[in-house]
Amino acid sequence: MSDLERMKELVEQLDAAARAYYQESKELMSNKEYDELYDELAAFEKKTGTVLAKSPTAHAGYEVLSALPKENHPSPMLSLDKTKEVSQLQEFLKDQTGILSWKLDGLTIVLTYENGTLTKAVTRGNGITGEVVTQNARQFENLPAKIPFKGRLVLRGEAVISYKDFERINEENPDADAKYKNPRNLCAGSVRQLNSQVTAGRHVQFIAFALVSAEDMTFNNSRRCQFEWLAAQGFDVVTYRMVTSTDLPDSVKWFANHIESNELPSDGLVLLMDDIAYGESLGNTAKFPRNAMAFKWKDETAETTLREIHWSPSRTGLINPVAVFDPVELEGTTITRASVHNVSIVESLKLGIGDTITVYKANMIIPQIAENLTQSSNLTIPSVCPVCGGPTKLVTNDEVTCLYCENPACTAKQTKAFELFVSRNAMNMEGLSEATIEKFIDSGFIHSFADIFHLKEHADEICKMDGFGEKSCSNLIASIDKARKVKLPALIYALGIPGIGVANAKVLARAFHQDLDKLRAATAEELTAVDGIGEVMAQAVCDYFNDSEKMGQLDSLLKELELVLEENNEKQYLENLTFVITGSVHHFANRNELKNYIEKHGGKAAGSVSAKTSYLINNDKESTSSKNKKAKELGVSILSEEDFLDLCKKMEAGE
Ligand SMILES: NC(=O)c1ccc[n+]([C@@H]2O[C@H](COP(=O)([O-])OP(=O)(O)OC[C@H]3O[C@@H](n4cnc5c(N)ncnc54)[C@H](O)[C@@H]3O)[C@@H](O)[C@H]2O)c1
Ligand SMILES: [Zn+2]
Repeated sequence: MSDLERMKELVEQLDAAARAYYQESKELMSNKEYDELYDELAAFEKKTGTVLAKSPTAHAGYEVLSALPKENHPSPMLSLDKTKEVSQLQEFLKDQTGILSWKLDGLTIVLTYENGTLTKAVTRGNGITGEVVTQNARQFENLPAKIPFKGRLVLRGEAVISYKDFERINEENPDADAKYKNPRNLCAGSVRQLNSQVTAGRHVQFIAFALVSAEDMTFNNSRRCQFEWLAAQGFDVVTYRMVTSTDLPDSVKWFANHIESNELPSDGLVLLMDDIAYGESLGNTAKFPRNAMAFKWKDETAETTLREIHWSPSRTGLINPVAVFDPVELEGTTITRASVHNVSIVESLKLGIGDTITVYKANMIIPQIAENLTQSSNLTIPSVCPVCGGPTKLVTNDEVTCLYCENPACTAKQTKAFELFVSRNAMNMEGLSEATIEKFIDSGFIHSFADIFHLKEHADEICKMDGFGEKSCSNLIASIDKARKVKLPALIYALGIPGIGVANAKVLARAFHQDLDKLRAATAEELTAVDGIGEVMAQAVCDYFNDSEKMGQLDSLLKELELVLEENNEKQYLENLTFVITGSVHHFANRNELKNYIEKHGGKAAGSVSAKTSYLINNDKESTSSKNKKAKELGVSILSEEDFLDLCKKMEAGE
């Protein structure tokens, strides 16, 4: 193959991967593989002096495709030049003072604050154009709602999800594991959302790493001063250390030693010049700013032998492949297992028992297979479920093939279903671990959710079980009784409908006005009309509520429960007011958000203008729409969003 042919091949592969990565938050290859192919391409470009038009070395990111509103960045948001050598960092820093920080692995966001409050949040997108996600950013867990500085402030940072929250979310929704392989994917999926309630359920954090501008402030020409000032304003600033080229190696080591204990995912380090003016005087290349450089860890890889693929079934029937190999030592820990995520990856790696594979820890944390050196492809995908022996089925969705157990009575599904049912965000019962649930299933105490509420009938036997005594048994029964009072979102989540996690359960409860019967009767069309509920989820909800066996069980369960309405602590200052909304909105993410806001504060949102309408909300007051005409006929005032917000302020203040 000629150099040029290989270059074309590399550009094709990298381009397809980048498109999937940036547009769909999906990975066609690992970052390690991407970076290796990228380096190979860059070397050819240097050798031949040719750069093909579509080459990823010539442009950053990818055109953004989503239903979110777009906005151009005032100046392009560039990538960072990368190295794996500490010596290159030293050369870059020369005699300057630098700031070394984690390179956080999430989604980059630019925030604007005006008059002390957040007015805009935009994603990096392709560096030129980003997506406006202001409403979603308001849901970031640690974002200050008000800051003391009243001038215009623009800052950049990374939206991230901690490893702990990532694992919890994957446990709650096992299908997500096949979809979101790492916190970065999940975070991108959570922030690039039309429905900000989904973002709210995902515990996204914002970590600041750059101050772009702050009206009339100079910060002694020091990035460090900017960081300290941002922290004083209430932002969480990325963990950093001041460095000179002499102590750089020690600081790099310090970060290496703290990877294990770092709760936030990172994919390397960033070295930034402290001297602002000097850094800016260095300028930019087409792709990189010259005042900073990224450092990537050399992934330590080790060779080992694949002994087994452990097929691990989950609540939804998804069976996850996990590679089990001879123990190897990597970055100080011994590893023996790595998730292979799905059948497509098993196949693309051509895995077979006895194969020699290389493994590494992605970002020094998550064990992964890098390469299969022997590629014997001798694996058979199990035709029966390893837990219940029922038939399995391969399902392909979005080019990803997964294995499922089809048996509705699978014990794995049952145990996991009960586990979810009793978990904290669902029915919140204490004392029912996975092992206990298994024992109760084996003893024939529980077949359906309702049976849990009759466990006290077996109290005598439970007291005698291993690990139980009188006290723990009565505690268990008390905690079960306490759980009878439940809010609708928690109940919906507890049912374990595929794809319906905590956040989506809330979305559904709210969309159907906290009325379970309405939700049960909803058609797929009505469900997809709910913001944030896609076709797949809508179908899953419909299938669930149309399953007569499941409905029989749900009815028995409801006899044990008392549904309590969700408390609303918001002031009900819009009580007795009815609004109709028409036309596009810009302050709220969409009309539905505005509707939710009205309802949360006690108001009503109606579909058409009538004598009962208090106000029509339309930013275009001169519009000749039928609603505007009707409002004018009936003497109903027309408010812009700003007028509406002013009204809210006045009502809240009791004016
Ligand atoms: N797996 C795939 O298919 C695939 C495809 C495309 C890209 N990628 C990955 O993406 C990388 C390239 O990504 P990129 O060009 O979007 O970004 P980059 O790797 O060049 O990272 C630069 C960005 O990191 C962010 N950042 C995080 N923490 C920071 C800190 N403390 N200080 C300053 N900036 C910080 C900033 O937004 C900055 O713009 C590749 O190396 C590859 O690993 C993977
Ligand atoms: Zn099974």
